[in-house]
Amino acid sequence: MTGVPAPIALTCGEPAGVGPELALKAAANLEGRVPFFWIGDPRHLPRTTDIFEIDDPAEAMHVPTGRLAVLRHDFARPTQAGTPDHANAQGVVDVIGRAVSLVRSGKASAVCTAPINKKVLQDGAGFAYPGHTEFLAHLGGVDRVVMMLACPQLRVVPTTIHIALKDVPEAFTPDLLDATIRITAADLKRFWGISNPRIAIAGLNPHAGEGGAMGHEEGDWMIPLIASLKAEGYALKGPMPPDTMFHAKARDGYDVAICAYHDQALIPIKTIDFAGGVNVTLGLPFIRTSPDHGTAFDIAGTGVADPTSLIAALDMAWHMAHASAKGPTK
Ligand SMILES: NC(=O)c1ccc[n+]([C@@H]2O[C@H](COP(=O)([O-])OP(=O)(O)OC[C@H]3O[C@@H](n4cnc5c(N)ncnc54)[C@H](O)[C@@H]3O)[C@@H](O)[C@H]2O)c1
Ligand SMILES: N[C@H](C(=O)O)[C@H](O)COP(=O)(O)O
Repeated sequence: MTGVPAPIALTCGEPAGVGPELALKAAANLEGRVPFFWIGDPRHLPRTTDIFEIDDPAEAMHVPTGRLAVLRHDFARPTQAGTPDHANAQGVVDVIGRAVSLVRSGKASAVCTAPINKKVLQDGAGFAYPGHTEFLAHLGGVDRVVMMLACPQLRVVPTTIHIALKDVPEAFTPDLLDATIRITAADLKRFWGISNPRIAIAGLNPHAGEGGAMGHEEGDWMIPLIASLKAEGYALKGPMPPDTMFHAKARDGYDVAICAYHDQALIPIKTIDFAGGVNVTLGLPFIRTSPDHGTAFDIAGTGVADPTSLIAALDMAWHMAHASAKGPTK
């Protein structure tokens, strides 16, 4: 059928985490509504799994309802839920690379990444990136990308991501915030049809600096930068006091909140909707989403992991693939 995007490539993520069991739950729940295939080692799925092994991603468009389409990727070893094995670390990285190759070749319409454990990859495979986001920017050949977390009630962006809190003030620069605003606005228009997104900018400091009494970044450069971008036509407000910009009424006033650092952005969204949040990377030359949680070693293999975030990530990737296929918003 023309106009129907190619299936989504779902990476297996850390095989000792909740990724494999959640892939099965997502396939059963979606019942083919969102076509995807899982790239991984069948030995890492529960033994009783009745997999639908495919040789080509296109076969994932015709999977018997509820079954998981598997594009096999052999790993060094089987896995033990909750106990990562460094011998499998390179396989986790290779699967991400394979998924990106498939989406770049048009065989897949998007990449959805199951959770990885950064430390395991760094120790087991010399993984040189803080996480998927930076690795995918490298694979996509782009210098700057944006991490956005989204749920029905809120979209947030941390301008700085996986760095120590003590390093945030130095890393949080006018250039980085400028690029983050531009990338975020462009992709909200491209994928969600918001022609001029209302963007709330959180201050770095408590009370957005209290007029300089509690920090100087807002007065020194944030206020001038926001004024300059508003003059270009961006619909910006801020710098806002971070503690009063996430309650329900405040959220009605913007389409996305851009924050200074990881937890300033991720605490509110994971508090509002941990189960339904989605991590989406903006600014890539391909679509990428991910659940908003991690490998959850403490519950892996117990059967209690909630697939809602993975299902939401697959749904969002499918929405974005259709938006991309339709072409730019006028
Ligand atoms: N998308 C990703 O790849 C991603 C996202 C977040 C964290 N991580 C990585 O995962 C590892 C562990 O991170 P963490 O401990 O901060 O967060 P985590 O999300 O793995 O676990 C935090 C808590 O949430 C629970 N939880 C997580 N997912 C759940 C689910 N689907 N259903 C029910 N409960 C769930 C866990 O049991 C745990 O108690 C780290 O290496 C981190 O970097 C990866
Ligand atoms: N900060 C993300 C979250 O908490 O959801 C998570 O670490 C994933 O980051 P990557 O997608 O860069 O791996």
